[in-house]
Amino acid sequence: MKHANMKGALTTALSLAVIGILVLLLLPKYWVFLLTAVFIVGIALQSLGLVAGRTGMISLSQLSFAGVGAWVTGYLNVIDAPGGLVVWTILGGLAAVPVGIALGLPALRLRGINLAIVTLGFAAAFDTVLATITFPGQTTFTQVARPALFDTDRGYFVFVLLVYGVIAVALEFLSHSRLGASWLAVRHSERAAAAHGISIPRAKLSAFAISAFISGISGGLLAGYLGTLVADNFSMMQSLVLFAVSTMVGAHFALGAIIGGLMITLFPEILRRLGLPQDIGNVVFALGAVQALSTGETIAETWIRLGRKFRRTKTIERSAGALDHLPQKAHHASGTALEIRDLTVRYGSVTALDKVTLSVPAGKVVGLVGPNGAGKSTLVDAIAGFLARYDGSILLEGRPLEGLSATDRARAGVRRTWQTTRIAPELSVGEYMKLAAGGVSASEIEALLAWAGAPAPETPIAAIDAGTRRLLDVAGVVAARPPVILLDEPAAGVSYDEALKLGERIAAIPATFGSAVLLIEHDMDLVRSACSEITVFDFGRVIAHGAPESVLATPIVQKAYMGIEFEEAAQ
Ligand SMILES: Nc1ncnc2c1ncn2[C@@H]1O[C@H](COP(=O)(O)OP(=O)(O)OP(=O)(O)O)[C@@H](O)[C@H]1O
Repeated sequence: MKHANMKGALTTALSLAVIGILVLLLLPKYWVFLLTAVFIVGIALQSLGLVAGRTGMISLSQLSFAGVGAWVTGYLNVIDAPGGLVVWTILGGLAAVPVGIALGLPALRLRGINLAIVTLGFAAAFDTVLATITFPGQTTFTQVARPALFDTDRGYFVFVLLVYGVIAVALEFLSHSRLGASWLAVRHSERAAAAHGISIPRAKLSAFAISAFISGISGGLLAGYLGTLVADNFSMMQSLVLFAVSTMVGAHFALGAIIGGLMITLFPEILRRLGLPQDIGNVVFALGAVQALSTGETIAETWIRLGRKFRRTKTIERSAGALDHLPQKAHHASGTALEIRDLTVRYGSVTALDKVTLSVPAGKVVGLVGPNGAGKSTLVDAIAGFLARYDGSILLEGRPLEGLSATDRARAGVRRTWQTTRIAPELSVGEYMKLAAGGVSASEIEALLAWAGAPAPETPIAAIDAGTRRLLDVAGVVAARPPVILLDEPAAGVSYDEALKLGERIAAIPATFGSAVLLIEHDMDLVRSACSEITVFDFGRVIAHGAPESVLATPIVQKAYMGIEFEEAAQ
């Protein structure tokens, strides 16, 4: 995985170096000047790509952060602060961070249109403030000084390209880190991210903070580029245009950010030369955003997909990790790992669980079976902290879980899978494993994947089928080696042979990893092979409990679960 990061970073750096050399050698000064703006806008787009494209939050005030960075840069220039533009720009970026965090706070509760309104309101307010206080040096026409080494337009192009490269490479590394994976996981499913013990506030606020920092830097660079600035450079309208273009091009890809920068910079230039109104550009960007949203594919993704067509498609190979590299078995308390007492859950008039009492002993795999709608998934939701309220109590190794959020319960030692897989498809298998269990080494991840029959770490999730993703789900929760694992229909979509093997693997979880398992499953062969005891639910109540063969043979279970009448079962 480190290797993949390095490869991506090197590709980015080399591509930028080639672009830089070609631009400097082939293009006249005017075009070099214009292309400098492309990369400054590209940096602002990368910042928006992080918060919107990568983390799935709408930010319609991205250029307000750039405005903060530019204002601070301008002020440091006016007072002739030491360090020059490099230091001023970094300080400008840092000044934008608290603003980003302040704006990120509503994002902890708001989504979609509501978050859009809040950020748009902030952009409008910032517009007014900036117009009132004006930029430092605006009235006296004080030019922001460029670094001596990069003073000319060609020199400044190189400077901006270097900053663009540093940010693109840093984002490349960040996006492959656990933090980067948590952003994608949050975008894909906040509940699934919480089930891995990811702090949703931390993921969202860090995305806003880093994004504001990068946007602030783009503002500082713009100050050096234009010399003097006006509030209009960072208006609410400009932020909206940036959002539309980011949505259209896919600004969370380095390629998308450059395409977007080219569009925002060159389109007005082309329209100007054709004598057409500038507003046409905004209409085109809005239509492009609508097109990307309706097809679900941005321009960068289209290019990447077309590029893949020309490459040899790799066959998906199972991880070849050695099983003796599996992480060591965790030693949890003996006795009862999970205890549920008198659990009652109501959805309006529906009583999904009615005074359910059951326990999962340490070192055991307990099956939970029952017909559709019996309340099995509701039980998992209640244990893992995904229900707003329930009556009764749930104890993990004797400690009550009430009052703990889903993230806290995951961290305390309850890990779950979902009935339908919720793995972010943008991740690779290895990145998902790092997200699911921090602190496992590369060789342990390979071994865990081999144990589960899952593909090799570098395989993109998007390339693997739904059944294989279920195996990866199991590998992910097992990697954390918590006291309790809740598996919600792990064999759904898995082939019959693979389901049998999965049964053997699940049976081995307590001995291999030290976790007790509550297994929900409709596949009775799998249940028989994996569980030492089972509990049967019907209409939210426990109707039987005991060894699988004897419980499944009782008439009441056969009637409830398999629709066999008492009389037939008795014959
Ligand atoms: N969010 C909800 N709002 C209202 N009713 C719900 C909700 N979730 C579940 N229910 C109801 O609660 C009952 C239990 O549902 P649950 O999904 O827990 O059953 P299940 O045993 O997991 O079923 P399946 O095997 O089909 O997944 C059902 O009657 C279902 O319709």
